[in-house]
Amino acid sequence: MSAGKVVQAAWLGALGRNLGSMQLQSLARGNFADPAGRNELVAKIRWFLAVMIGCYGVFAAGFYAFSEYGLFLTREQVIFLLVSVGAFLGCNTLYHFHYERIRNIRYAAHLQVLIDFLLITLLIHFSGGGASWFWPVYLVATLEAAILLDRKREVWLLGGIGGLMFGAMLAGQYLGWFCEVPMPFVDPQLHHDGLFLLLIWLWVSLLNAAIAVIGSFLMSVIRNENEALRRSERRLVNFLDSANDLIFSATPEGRLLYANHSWKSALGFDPDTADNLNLLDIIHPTYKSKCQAAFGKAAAGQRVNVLEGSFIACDRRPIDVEGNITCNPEDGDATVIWGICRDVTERKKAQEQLYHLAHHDMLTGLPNRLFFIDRLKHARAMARRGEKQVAVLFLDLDRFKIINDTLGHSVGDQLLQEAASRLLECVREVDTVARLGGDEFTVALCNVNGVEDVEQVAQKILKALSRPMALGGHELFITTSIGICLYPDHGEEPVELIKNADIAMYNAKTNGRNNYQFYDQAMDQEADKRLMLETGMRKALEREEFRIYYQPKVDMVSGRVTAMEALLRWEHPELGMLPPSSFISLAEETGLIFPIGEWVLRHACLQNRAWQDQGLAPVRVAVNLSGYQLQHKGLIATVRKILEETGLDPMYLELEVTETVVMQNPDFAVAILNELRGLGIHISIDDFGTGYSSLAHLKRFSVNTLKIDKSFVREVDINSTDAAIATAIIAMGNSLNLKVIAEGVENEGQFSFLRENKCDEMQGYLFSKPVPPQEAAKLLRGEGLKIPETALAELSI
Ligand SMILES: Nc1nc2c(ncn2[C@@H]2O[C@H](COP(=O)(O)O[C@H]3[C@@H](O)[C@H](n4cnc5c(=O)[nH]c(N)nc54)O[C@@H]3COP(=O)(O)O)[C@@H](O)[C@H]2O)c(=O)[nH]1
Repeated sequence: MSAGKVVQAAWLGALGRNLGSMQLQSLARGNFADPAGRNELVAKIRWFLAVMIGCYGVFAAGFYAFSEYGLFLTREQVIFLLVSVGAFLGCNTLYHFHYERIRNIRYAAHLQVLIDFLLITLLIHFSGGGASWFWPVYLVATLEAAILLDRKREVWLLGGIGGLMFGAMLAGQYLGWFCEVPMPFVDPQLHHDGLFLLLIWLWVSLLNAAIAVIGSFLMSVIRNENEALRRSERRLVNFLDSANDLIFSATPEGRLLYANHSWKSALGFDPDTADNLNLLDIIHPTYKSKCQAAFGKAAAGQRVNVLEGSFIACDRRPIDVEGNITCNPEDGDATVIWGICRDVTERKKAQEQLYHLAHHDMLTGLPNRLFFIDRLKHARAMARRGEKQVAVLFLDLDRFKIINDTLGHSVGDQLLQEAASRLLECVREVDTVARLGGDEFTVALCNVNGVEDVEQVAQKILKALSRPMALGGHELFITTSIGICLYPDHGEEPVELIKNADIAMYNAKTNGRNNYQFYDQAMDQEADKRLMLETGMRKALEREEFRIYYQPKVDMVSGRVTAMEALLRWEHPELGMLPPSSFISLAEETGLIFPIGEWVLRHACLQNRAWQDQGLAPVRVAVNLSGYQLQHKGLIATVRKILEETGLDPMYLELEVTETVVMQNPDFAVAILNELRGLGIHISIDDFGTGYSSLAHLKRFSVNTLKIDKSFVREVDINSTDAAIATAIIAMGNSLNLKVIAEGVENEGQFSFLRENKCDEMQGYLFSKPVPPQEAAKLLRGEGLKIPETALAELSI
């Protein structure tokens, strides 16, 4: 190949490459609606033109090289051509690398068109001047001006400059300013034919002017339409951005294409800045496969309604959503799916809270009855499968009502919370602790192997709850009564199991509280009986069914009766004479203890007054006070009123309060007992030894007597532990200057032991059983009081 052909081929190839690179760079810069888009279009046109010219150049150079004409470029022409091509390449390279800066230069587009005109003029010059076939390329450059420039006048001006450049080139050729390009197919005479050159110039200039006018007009129409379209798009985007719903579009594979403002602000991602953001990467793993399937379904043209899912936000927060996925086939782009969803995180939270509230106790956070039943069903199913048992424990805090009423609900609430957390400490994770309401708790123990397992937990609970609690500035002691029943032995259905455990719990209450009892069918009758008692007790006062029996307390030095303990009985029309153990706790539960207690106090005082009026030796009458009565606000006023009404001297009234009740809230008890002592009333601490009294506490109580509980007296003469306890209490009483009385003395062995150990007083069947008032009067007269023969001689009766 000759040197001329090589240069020709290189020129055409370089032109194509550069226009191609411009076209690629423009392609990456948006659409026709903005300047970058227009540049893109222009680049496309140039590319197309360059290819056309390149192809033509290659063919022409090839054909001519092998024709009779041979090479047609001189050395100077080649140099001139190379310099022009170099300038063109330089311009395009500059444009390629500095597009962003160039586009901000005010007249960059004008310059671009002018350079193009210049290059076209050169192309025409080197391809035959006035006879060249390339003059239509001017029209393309004018069209380029119409595309790139917004103002019509500027387009016209540039079109005119194009025409002038063509004219200048023709004039230069005519006048011989440039070296001639001897094109083989062009008659050299034409370059000097003024008329021909004038006509061709007129033709090209007018056509160029027409293209400038029509092109600028058409482009302004297109631009306006484009602007309108863009405005409408902006409105749509604004509308989508103003929506509270999360709107997005993505490919069926999940690549995010668009997201509205709500989506971006909820999730913290921006698809415009985060490249290749894939929805499937930010969908919660739980919902991933479901959403993937939904995308596929939507891409297949099916609408996916009410799809639930959860995104993971930029800051790893889960965002729960609910919405529709759709793919609009009408837009001809079936590969884009659209999602419109609502952020339901708050709603879900509220629902969860609602569920929690419906299934949990607000105060302790423990499951409530509804949830407990559910858990019990679950435990039952597990037990069935593993051939195990389920234990239901029903707990009722002993005398909780007293604390709640006396120290206020805030302390009561704290106590329940503390009890709840202690209960949780006693069971395993699979077990359930629930609060049914008030001071009632239930526990479901799963996979129980036998009674021993349950007993262990019950003991653990009794121990945990009996630990002192420091609440609201008070040191409180609480105990609990537990009823237990087992699945499947004691029932099938959860409700039945709870009911039976409740029945067993009542049994534990009547068995002295602070213990546990297993359900037994016989307890059902007791439950029925309790219901009967409860209904009957409300009318018993009106019907005067209550009786008071009296039991003497005997002084060990004088052998005389020092006091008569008033012990309540209920003469039930159907059940006969009932002991207090069968109805006192029920009276406490129902609140009937207050009118009944007041009735006992009044009648005991009246009776004592009557005995004194009969001329009998004055003794104290000892009345038992329930914990509820002790902590009742009106107690002092009631006692005062009754003493006034009956005319009994306070020194002949003794009030017995059990140690457990006193120790439950020692601070409160100290205040009340001191006030009662202040009235001149004798105070005894009943059942002493069972309630964890300490010397420190005892010193603060202004009491007169400690009454050793009969459980220590029963075997005091044969059991070394009981003997040690009894003697310790006697020693403690002596050191505190308190009288000590032993109750439940039934035989001479007990009597002798207690007398030898200097117990001040005694009470028990050995001397007399509790008797009706008439018989008690006889005892006061010294008739029927049984004093052991061995002691008679020593006693100063
Ligand atoms: N709040 C009120 N509580 C009351 C009232 N009346 C009684 N009670 C409480 O009931 C408890 C049981 O009383 P009761 O069934 O009458 O039993 C008393 C005696 O019968 C019994 N006792 C007496 N001596 C012996 C004996 O030698 N052996 C034996 N096994 N039992 C005996 O002890 C009970 C008296 O105990 P205490 O009160 O501790 O002295 C009774 O404990 C009261 O708490 C009431 O009006 N209100």
